[in-house]
Amino acid sequence: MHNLEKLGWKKEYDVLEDNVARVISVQKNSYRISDGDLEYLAHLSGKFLNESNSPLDFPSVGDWVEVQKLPEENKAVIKRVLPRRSQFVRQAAGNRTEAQIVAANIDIVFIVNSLNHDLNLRRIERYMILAYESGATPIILLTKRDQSTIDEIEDAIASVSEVAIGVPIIPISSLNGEGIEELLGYLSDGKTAALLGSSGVGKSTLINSLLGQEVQETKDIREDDSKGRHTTTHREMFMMPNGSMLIDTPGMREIQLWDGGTAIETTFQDIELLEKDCRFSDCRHTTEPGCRVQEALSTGELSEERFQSYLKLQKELAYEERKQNLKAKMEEKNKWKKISKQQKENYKYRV
Ligand SMILES: Nc1nc2c(ncn2[C@@H]2O[C@H](COP(=O)(O)OP(=O)(O)OP(=O)(O)O)[C@@H](O)[C@H]2O)c(=O)[nH]1
Ligand SMILES: [Zn+2]
Repeated sequence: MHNLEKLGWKKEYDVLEDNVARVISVQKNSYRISDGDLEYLAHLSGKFLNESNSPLDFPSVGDWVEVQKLPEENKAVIKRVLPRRSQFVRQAAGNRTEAQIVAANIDIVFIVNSLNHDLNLRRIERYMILAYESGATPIILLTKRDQSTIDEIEDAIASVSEVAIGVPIIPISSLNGEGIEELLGYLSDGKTAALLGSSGVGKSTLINSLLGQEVQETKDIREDDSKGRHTTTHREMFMMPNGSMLIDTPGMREIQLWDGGTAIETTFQDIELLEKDCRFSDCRHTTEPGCRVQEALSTGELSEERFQSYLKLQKELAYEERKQNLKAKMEEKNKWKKISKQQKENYKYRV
């Protein structure tokens, strides 16, 4: 097996394999990359910096990059980011309309919930939209099954399956290993998986058990950067004994909805189906006659909570979209302002 394949390389790009590496962590002005054999400290090439004008152009964890390895030991220059199969986008801190890539090329998103806390179905819906939005496949994990009875586990699976339509649901225990075999079944041949879930549901414990060793302690290393300041750097991508990659980046836990039009349709496919049967194609599902959604709500076929959650997420996305449009408009306006100012200047010199 070529070393790159260990990192999930699928040979889908027209780049010499010797010049390919995967980003395993992003630091302030540098990147840690790996070619499956060695790790390198990498910087962006001048050409790259000149030609990139959006934060989305820059490498993130999980990206495949074309590099030039330097004769200097374990150093490299990143020349370009290879096309992404999937990407997790979030709004940059402080600038809510600026997008930023949190992780790329993720095949599977594990949505992690604990069986011994109240299952938050609304949060599962939100995470499902995020997963679909990114282009990855969601899988639901119900952790700490060693602390639950069979009845509790079955009840939980039943209620989760109503909101996670067609999504695998796996009850697991990181303590006694139950369900881990089934989980690994989804992670064959160099797949890359990421974890989404609230604090305390057992993500770190699961990672440790999947990696078969304690990695948490080695996660946070303080390093001096060139300016003598301390920056906390940490590993964000781990290779499992079976060759799959696991991404656990803090950024994953803060992502908001961004652009989930079709993701919402997939997540709420039951409601989308009902809507098709409303008498009016522009039905708003309030007081219209022949509203299939209202009918399903009255018979209990569709729960009021799920419908409200659907409306709320739709509203949130519409708000994001308006904001992004407004930003685009402002930028356009500023561009024209500049151009017309320039024209006035030109005119001044002509007379
Ligand atoms: N009984 C049982 N306890 C578990 C299991 N997995 C995790 N725990 C416990 O749950 C607590 C929280 O687990 P963590 O792995 O730290 O949770 P986390 O999701 O990583 O939390 P953050 O790091 O805050 O995001 C710890 O006390 C774990 O020992 C499990 O499968 N069974
Ligand atoms: Zn309707």
